[in-house]
Amino acid sequence: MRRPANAGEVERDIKMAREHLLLGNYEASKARYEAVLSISAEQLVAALPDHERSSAAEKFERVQHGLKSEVNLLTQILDTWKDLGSFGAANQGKVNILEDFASMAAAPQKEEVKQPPAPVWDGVIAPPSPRDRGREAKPAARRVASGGNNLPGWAQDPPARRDVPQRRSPTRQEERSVPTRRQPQAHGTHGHGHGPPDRGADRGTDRGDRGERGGRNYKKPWMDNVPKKDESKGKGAEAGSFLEHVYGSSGSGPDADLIQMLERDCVDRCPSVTWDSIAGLEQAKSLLEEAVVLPLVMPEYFQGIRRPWKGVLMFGPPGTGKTMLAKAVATQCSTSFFNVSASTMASKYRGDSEKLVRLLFEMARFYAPTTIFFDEIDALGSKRGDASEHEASRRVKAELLVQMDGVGTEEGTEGTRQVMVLAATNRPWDLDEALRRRLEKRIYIPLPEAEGRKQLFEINLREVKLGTDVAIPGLVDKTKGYSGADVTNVCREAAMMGLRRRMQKARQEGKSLVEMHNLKQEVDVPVTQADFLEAISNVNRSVGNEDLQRFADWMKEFGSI
Ligand SMILES: Nc1ncnc2c1ncn2[C@@H]1O[C@H](COP(=O)(O)OP(=O)(O)OP(=O)(O)O)[C@@H](O)[C@H]1O
Repeated sequence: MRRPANAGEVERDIKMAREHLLLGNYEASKARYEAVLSISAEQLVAALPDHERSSAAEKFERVQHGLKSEVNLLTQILDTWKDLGSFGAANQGKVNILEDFASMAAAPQKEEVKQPPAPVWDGVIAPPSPRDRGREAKPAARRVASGGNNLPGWAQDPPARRDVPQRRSPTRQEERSVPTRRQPQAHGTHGHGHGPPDRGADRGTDRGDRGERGGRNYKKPWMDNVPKKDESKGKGAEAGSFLEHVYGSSGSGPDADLIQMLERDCVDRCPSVTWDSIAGLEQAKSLLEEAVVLPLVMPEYFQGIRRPWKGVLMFGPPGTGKTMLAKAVATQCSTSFFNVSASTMASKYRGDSEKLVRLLFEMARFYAPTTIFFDEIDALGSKRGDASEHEASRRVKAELLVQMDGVGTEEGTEGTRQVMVLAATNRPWDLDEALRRRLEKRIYIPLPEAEGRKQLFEINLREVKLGTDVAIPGLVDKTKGYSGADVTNVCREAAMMGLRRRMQKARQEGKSLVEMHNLKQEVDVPVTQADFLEAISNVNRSVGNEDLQRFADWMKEFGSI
């Protein structure tokens, strides 16, 4: 955490520390407190005129003294949380009330599910936080309730995954690596491919409840109870998992750790982003629908000259909704969705990234139909040949290119495309040419226009009480040039103003932290136009004109419409 350098920054950090504390962000609060406590009074007053120094230093020391008691309180809260955490861990496996409750809540909906929600492999590298895991029951329920997607009427009822005809002929990669899982056969007959016997067919009577993908009781191995790395050691592979497919039930082999890492860390977040929750970007939405969603929904139409694109690139300034669009695509498609943070893959797993790329695509084929989303693709696929380029990243890039060649349309018996690559970047000009060629469709995701910003305000303020003086059109005008993320920040900042004002008053009244905590009801006051104007003056636009020109030029040269 950056140390405050002057009295103004000290004041702001203390304010933030207390706000975080009140909102329950204890770690963030502690970091702010510690930053203020870590500077000495001498450092802080060094820049002041001589005659002011000693009294200012004295004042600051008094403030620090007071802060220490707040930190003590905070530490007690944190310790209590830790104790609760270890209590939970110690009791895990005895009675898991939360899980029982979740399964009870999900039970009636399960009856209605004709097709299971898409497995989502999210954050290859950034596993979901406990909070994210907690939210997971929602998407499935929502999807069932809403019929599963927002597709145009004629495409409303996509075929169940098991009904989508599957490609049979193995790709070059499949031939040279692990075999692709053979698709389940109708009526339990055995298939005729080169791959291993279908796991459902093999189990005969077992097929009804586990073997057939999409069966009511089919349990996706990566959705529940994915074993933790250490726990899984020596326990063999989960039935029906990719690991079992590669190494059999023992689950042991040279790449078992990496596969387990992928299975465990990339798995269980279902994106629940609908087109409606994304403001503006109408053209991008329809291009994505045409390029990614429809080929998966109606593969028979997308053949020959209409073959789907090998890969689709979304490029544009940061914070314009590229990641949200990718998640909306996944929510719509009901395909397996692998969300890969390319930059983390390139840095965190440097030695293994090349192998990870290969395994990722092999898994994608195994769980096909699949969409792989590479966020920040430039981190994996920047221009080659640079003298500073690391040998390892050269190899990763080469592997990515080979694998992407393998995902092109295979004009097999059913001509079904099974794996779709979707990528996003803020730096399209850094992309390797060969990779750019493979990302055949290149969609510009621009800053929001006035209508988009209006929708952004509406979406962000849905649950916020607004004062009668709030005029959204005026705010839309004042946020020209702001990205979607900037507008969201403005709304967040404005929504916090009431709390800030109330806290300031409470501090002046000498209220204790506990008393302030009890003011929760009082801080939910309507947000006023003045709050918004102040928030806009606090949040600057994050994209400059120069960058915008660069995107426009690149779009002209390489973009698709
Ligand atoms: N069009 C939009 N509609 C609704 N929210 C948006 C939109 N664009 C941006 N946002 C807000 O900004 C946040 C960041 O968006 P997102 O991560 O999708 O942007 P991005 O283009 O992928 O950014 P980056 O390139 O930095 O990864 C979102 O969580 C959302 O709150």
